[in-house]
Amino acid sequence: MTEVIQKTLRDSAALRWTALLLLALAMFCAYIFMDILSPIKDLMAQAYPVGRGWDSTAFGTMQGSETFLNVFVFFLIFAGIILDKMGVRFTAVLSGAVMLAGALIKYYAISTAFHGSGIEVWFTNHLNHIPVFEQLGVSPFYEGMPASAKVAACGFMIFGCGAEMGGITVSRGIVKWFKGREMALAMGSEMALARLGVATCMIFSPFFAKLGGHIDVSRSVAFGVVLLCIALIMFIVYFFMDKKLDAQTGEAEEKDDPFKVSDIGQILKSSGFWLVSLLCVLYYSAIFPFQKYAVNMLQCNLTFEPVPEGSFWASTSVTIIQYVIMLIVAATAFMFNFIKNKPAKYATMALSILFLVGYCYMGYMRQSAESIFAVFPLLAVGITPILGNYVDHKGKAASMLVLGSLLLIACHLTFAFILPLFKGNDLGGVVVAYVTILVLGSSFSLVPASLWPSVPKLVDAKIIGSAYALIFWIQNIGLWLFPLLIGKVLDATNPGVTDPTRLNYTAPLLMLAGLGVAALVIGLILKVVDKKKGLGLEEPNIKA
Ligand SMILES: NCCCC[C@H](N)C(=O)NCC(=O)O
Repeated sequence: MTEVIQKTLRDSAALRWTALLLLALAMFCAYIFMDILSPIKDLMAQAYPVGRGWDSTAFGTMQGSETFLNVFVFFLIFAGIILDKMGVRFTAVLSGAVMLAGALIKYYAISTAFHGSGIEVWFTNHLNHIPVFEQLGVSPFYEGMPASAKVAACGFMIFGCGAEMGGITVSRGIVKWFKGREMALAMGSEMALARLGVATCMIFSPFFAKLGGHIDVSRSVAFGVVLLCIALIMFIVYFFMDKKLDAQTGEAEEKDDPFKVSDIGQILKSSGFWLVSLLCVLYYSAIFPFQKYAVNMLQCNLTFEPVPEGSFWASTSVTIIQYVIMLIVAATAFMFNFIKNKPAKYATMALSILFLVGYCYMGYMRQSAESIFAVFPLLAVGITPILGNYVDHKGKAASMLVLGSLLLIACHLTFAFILPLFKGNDLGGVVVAYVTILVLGSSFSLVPASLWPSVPKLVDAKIIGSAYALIFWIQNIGLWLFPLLIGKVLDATNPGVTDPTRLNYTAPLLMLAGLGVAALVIGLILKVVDKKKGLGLEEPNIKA
């Protein structure tokens, strides 16, 4: 008798990688929107009609608002419950719709239609104090915050709910399609595309704001909104693939690891969990909030010669060429991970480095802070999967967390004290900036590659979903607080500075280096606890 083996969509490599591509492209678009205003802080500071008159405090409060509802209304926890109850495909489409709704509000706030409207007048006079939050000692707005920043913050809060919900949903979707197959590779690829999203944002947000020689900051946000429409379409297409898969397998959606409040007590008893969560919030608070100010920090610490209008380096086509080169760097660095043949592997690496040098040269010639900072996530695209593989086979996760924190401290101190010494030295400053950004990029590969795979070693497998939700919640506190603090510290340490490209960034950078020192201390304690309690953090994930 011949046995008929029923093949499902996920048994086909092409189809399961298509499912991944849909999810990863949606997150690529989400990561672009997360930082859409970050590279144009200087423009946002200028008065209307060029900018919207946002000082550093307004900018930081708006940037931090992304995680406000996740933290203070516990939306992240609700998102976990929605995911458990409604499944991956429903939550994916919901997260896409929520992100788009929030993005449209943010677009309206920045658009010219908002300026002078009744809504602007209302927001100028209201919402300075929200009693329920003030009782908690926090507030999403403050007296005197520009109305456009308040409304943009409302939209960004809604977007942030969708983005974090999308993040956890995509991870669960990858598990659904790749369990027992190339799961780590799939997760690494999704993360790599997200990092490329940040680099894309750094290049194209200022490009659209300045397109045609006429500055319009709302064009950058419009670009992000269009991408979020594409993200929603990706999630909808995924919805139908996922539905077909369930019809084939006859399964209801997998609902393992549902979040339960009763899990919290068990998780919080683990000292290892606390140390990893603390390290996570400290480390990520020195990275993602920094990302929101980094372009402006470079504008303030480097001397950029204006590139003459009409020259090749000022043209639109050079932006496109530079972006294509970036894509080649990312693709070759990523491919390096999968090539087994040694000569081909090293040839790919050499090609990647060659194109990276070409990219850096163009960034220098264009005298553009945004294209200099865009190399930051590029290293992570290539290195994170290599390091993930190292942790899988050799271990040393705790040591990598310590090394990542050390590099973080060194980089923020270099930005604070060494980079300003090169002010006026055009080439020297750019070289120091590139090297420091690349080292920071490798730190940003070390920590995620070792931190996230360590969590399953600290808590029971059946409460792992709740543990990740809790870590994200703790991390979001830092991602809310630090953009805001950087803005406040900048305003406090730069009284009377009206030119947004002449701010002194020493104090905020010292604060970020301080976060690195705290992360380093926690990392060292983690190493001791790991040894004492045998948590296995230095052990490989895959035992031969
Ligand atoms: N602007 C928010 C960034 C997303 C944070 C997210 N919770 C996260 O940790 N993602 C993992 C990563 O390494 O990007």
